[in-house]
Amino acid sequence: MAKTAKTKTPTDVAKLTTAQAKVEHMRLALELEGHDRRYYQEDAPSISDAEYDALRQRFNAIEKRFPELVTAESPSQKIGAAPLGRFRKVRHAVPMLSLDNAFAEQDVLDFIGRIERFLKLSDDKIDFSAEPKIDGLSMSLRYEGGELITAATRGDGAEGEDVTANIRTLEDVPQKLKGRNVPDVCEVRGEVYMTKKAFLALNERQKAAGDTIFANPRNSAAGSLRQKDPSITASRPLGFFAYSWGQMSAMPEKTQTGMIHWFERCGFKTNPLTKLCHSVEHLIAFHHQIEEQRGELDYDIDGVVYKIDRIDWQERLGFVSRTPRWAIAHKFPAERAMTVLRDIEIQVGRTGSFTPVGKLEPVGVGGVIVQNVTLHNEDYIKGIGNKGEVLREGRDIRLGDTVVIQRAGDVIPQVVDVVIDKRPKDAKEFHFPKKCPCPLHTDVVREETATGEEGSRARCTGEFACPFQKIEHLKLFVSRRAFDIDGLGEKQLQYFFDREWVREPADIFTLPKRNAKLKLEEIEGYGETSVRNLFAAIDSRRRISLERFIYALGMRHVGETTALALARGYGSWDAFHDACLKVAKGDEETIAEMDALDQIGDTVIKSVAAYFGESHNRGIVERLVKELNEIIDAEKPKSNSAVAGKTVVFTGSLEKMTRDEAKATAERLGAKAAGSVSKKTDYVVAGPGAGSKLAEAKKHGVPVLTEDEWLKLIGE
Ligand SMILES: NC(=O)c1ccc[n+]([C@@H]2O[C@H](COP(=O)([O-])OP(=O)(O)OC[C@H]3O[C@@H](n4cnc5c(N)ncnc54)[C@H](O)[C@@H]3O)[C@@H](O)[C@H]2O)c1
Ligand SMILES: [Zn+2]
Repeated sequence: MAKTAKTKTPTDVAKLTTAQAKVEHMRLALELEGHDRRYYQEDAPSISDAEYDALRQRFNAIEKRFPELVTAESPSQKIGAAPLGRFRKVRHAVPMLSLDNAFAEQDVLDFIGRIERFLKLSDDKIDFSAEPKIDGLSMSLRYEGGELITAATRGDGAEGEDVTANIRTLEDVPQKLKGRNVPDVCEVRGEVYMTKKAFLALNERQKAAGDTIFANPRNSAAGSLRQKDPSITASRPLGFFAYSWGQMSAMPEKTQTGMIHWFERCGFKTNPLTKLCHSVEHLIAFHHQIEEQRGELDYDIDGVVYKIDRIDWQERLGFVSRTPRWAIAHKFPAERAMTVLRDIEIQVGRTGSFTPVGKLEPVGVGGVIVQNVTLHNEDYIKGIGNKGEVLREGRDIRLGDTVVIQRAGDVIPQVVDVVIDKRPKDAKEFHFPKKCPCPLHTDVVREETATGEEGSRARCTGEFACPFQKIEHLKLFVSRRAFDIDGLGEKQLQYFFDREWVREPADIFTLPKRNAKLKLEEIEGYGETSVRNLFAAIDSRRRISLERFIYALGMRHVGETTALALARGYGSWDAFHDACLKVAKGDEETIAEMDALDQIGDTVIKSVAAYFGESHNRGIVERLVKELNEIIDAEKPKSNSAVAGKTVVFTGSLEKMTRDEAKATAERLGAKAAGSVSKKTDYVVAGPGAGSKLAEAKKHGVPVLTEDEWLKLIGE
């Protein structure tokens, strides 16, 4: 077979041009956004954590070199995902953050170096609290007058879900804090987890009852906690370790480890392996020791966390967008096992892209039974273009091969090596299908990458004619982040689709009209009330925000972030629709306008053009719009600080704060702190010793402020 693949190793970030960086940044943002949604909201990730971490590392490296690409919508600025509608929302008094990751020892050294510079320390000794990183879900417990009043999940860090009733069923969570002189308001934070044993037992029961099988203890803990019925949570053995805090009306202790002991005195369990460390060597030794113990522990951990012990230093260090500066997670390498690959199946996604899934002889990896692996794409199976980043270099994968699989606390593990010695004589090469498995047997082409090159993924060209793509598109259409139609889940949708009652989005809105004939209430498991509720839910969505609407159209490369950027860029549906039609006709001026929008580039424009260039799609959109009452105009982002939305560059030495602190403050107020001056810069804040940036500012006519003038401007 001709080997046309040209998958290259990615260019070194240090060598990217600004234009290349922009394109790749956008592509990675879209990709990460999708993974975050699948991981945090749907509990169904499609790649391994290790792969995800690699994508994120590259993304961060690009933003570090090209700070002008950072926007408020960037995945680097976000935590988890917004809560779903199922529970009441709780706004966290103090945001719940994520953690920065270290993979190599050098990352740990860099972390400590940054802290020393930030705090301007010379010989002061830094103590650390070293703690296992429990693979569960974080929880914030609010006590007032010593009584538990609310329990909330992390959500997107700012708002979580109210799971108080469920949390009350956990033995490890005291209803009332022990001890005298408990501060009036205490938010105790920590990790809810399920033991490996409980997880395996639960899955046995689920299997026997024909219920959902959980992929790992983390998922099963999350699933068990987010139950509508607290008695189900009560029947699931969940544990809780306290390790952190949110709002506190008074601080009972001065150090992290002191707080941990205080939590114990209040009646909490804390992790017994937590240790006070005095040096880097100490931290690394702790990492090795815990990694060795990992397999014997009764719960899953995916690394260790190092935290500055002194709380006054933690406060000075503060945080950078989504992670504290005073803590880091030092991750463990992934877990591996060997098994036989029996078969390969092709899954067709919403955009028609094919994902080959390897069917394995079931094998246990780190307490989880694995039967499926992602094989990514055609080239991966053929061992082409892979420089050994994931799959060992020079290996192709055949049916019957013994493979080494790896999982990193995730759902879909991957093949990292093939044991050639064990390859049977009759091992068969896998021939990637040339036709889609759909009844239309449409042709398959190789998908284009964001840079317009031929990619390694195959795609069915049937678009909406391909039933796989149609149903996947409809699923996206009704999903939480799109039209979010209550009572119309994937199961119901499939049912309607199979009967041809719903073949395109507009059909959903005509269901009520057609029901005299369809008689949905006669379907088993439906009944009059649920049909009435469904129709009410459908009617309530005849008014929809522009960004949701754009996202729901399901254009390729237009995820939520891009949809929002488009919505904000055009303001109204009419303006956007008009632009799309012109873009599809190749109108240069409109294309240039779209290109000038924040976060929008070539890939999106091509995709918009392809979508609206297709009369079939225009018809779908037209029929859908007819069924709606209003597409709500998008709002421009607003904030009340004078510097919100402004770009500022700090240069020279500042006297009242370090430059990092200054940048952090600016970002907190909604400004963008950039590294270099351009005509887009709004202010340059210059201290003594400012050099070329001052000259640049003069050249572009950018106002130059002193440190004091800046402080006055931001009202400090
Ligand atoms: N596979 C995918 O598609 C996918 C998608 C998104 C995220 N992920 C994975 O999720 C992780 C990122 O998620 P994240 O943003 O929640 O960050 P994180 O899980 O890496 O770290 C933050 C969390 O660690 C937990 N934690 C456990 N023990 C702790 C301790 N002793 N002290 C402090 N915190 C402790 C807390 O719950 C905290 O919220 C990564 O491992 C990533 O690979 C995977
Ligand atoms: Zn098809």
